[in-house]
Amino acid sequence: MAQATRVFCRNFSSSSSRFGNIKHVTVIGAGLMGAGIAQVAASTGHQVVIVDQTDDILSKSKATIEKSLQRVAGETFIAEVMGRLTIKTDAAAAVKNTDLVIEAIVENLEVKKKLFSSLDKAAPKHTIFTSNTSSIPIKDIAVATQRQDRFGGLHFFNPVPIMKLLEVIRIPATSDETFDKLLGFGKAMDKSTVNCKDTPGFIVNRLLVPYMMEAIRMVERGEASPQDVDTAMKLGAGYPMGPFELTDYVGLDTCKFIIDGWHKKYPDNPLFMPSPLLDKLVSEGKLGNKTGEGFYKQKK
Ligand SMILES: CCCCCCCC(=O)CC(=O)SCCNC(=O)CCNC(=O)[C@H](O)C(C)(C)COP(=O)(O)OP(=O)(O)OC[C@H]1O[C@@H](n2cnc3c(N)ncnc32)[C@H](O)[C@@H]1OP(=O)(O)O
Ligand SMILES: NC(=O)C1=CN([C@@H]2O[C@H](COP(=O)(O)OP(=O)(O)OC[C@H]3O[C@@H](n4cnc5c(N)ncnc54)[C@H](O)[C@@H]3O)[C@@H](O)[C@H]2O)C=CC1
Repeated sequence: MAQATRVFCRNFSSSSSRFGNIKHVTVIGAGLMGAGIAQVAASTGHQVVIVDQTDDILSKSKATIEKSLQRVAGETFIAEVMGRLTIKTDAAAAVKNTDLVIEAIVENLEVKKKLFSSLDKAAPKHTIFTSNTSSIPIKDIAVATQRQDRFGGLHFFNPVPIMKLLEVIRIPATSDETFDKLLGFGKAMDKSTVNCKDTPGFIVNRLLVPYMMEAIRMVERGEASPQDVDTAMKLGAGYPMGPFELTDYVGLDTCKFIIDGWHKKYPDNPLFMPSPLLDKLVSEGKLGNKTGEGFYKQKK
């Protein structure tokens, strides 16, 4: 069993002191990232509530988590983890007793602000708010609340159960106490943390997004096929996935949200130019693995 998986299966009791003050976590958004974050939080002993818009989405998300756990864990551990997970459609009710909110909903500033503004009224004073945004400045989201000192970014990587990194982001208003608690939470989740400022894309995406967009532009210019670019980057640069496999894995809609947002904010930066090919695929509903087709057709 791989090292990452071994760590992931370790048994944690919720009474352990490893948590600091964060015992109860609310994950908002039960999609690709929310499901992974909830899985790891519950696997490391936290009580977790997952929130999404419908019961149907939430049931599918719980099934995804169970299936993911079955790849690496036995029945007893899975039962314990699933026992620590509850689902709710009412976000305001979910945060009433929570220590930490991790938001992983659609990559849209206005939608995120609306959510946090309503949560701010419902959550206890001590509750820390965080966003898992890939590209939106944390401070632009935090202004929707009256608790900017208890606001930060927790940027996880996909697939969350396997990727070891957690970027912990502070805005100027984030208090030292909040930042320390977020770093402690990252350790409790068995992630390796890096400290990030609230700059576009933090560390990883500031480098990854221009690379992936340039790969798409190479194909647009007719210089290489997606298959050859992927083969080249895997065998020539040692990447586990090529940029087109990774775009399908991340979701083409999420990639488009990111690049459109940055282009709007920094229209003169050539690295952040939108791509007609990406736009076309998204308009056709080809969003990658989540819809069965993106740059590639996924095997059924
Ligand atoms: C244009 C704009 C773009 C912007 C993008 C922005 C997005 C963001 O904001 C930030 C991001 O997340 S970027 C994405 C970062 N992720 C990557 O780069 C993933 C790259 N791929 C990989 O590492 C491997 O292919 C991967 C790990 C995925 C799979 O590896 P393998 O092919 O070796 O897979 P397996 O052999 O199936 O699995 C290896 C071991 O891991 C276990 N496992 C896999 N999935 C699991 C899961 N979901 N839950 C639990 N365990 C899991 C699997 O069982 C296996 O374990 P062992 O058999 O014990 O080794
Ligand atoms: N896809 C990726 O590889 C990564 C994505 N992210 C970020 O994580 C966030 C989520 O991305 P994904 O999980 O990929 O998206 P997704 O599309 O898989 O899931 C988003 C979920 O949020 C739900 N949702 C939307 N509005 C909501 C609301 N107001 N209240 C409750 N639920 C709501 C949707 O129903 C959906 O289930 C985005 O901000 C994205 O930029 C961060 C790291 C990696």
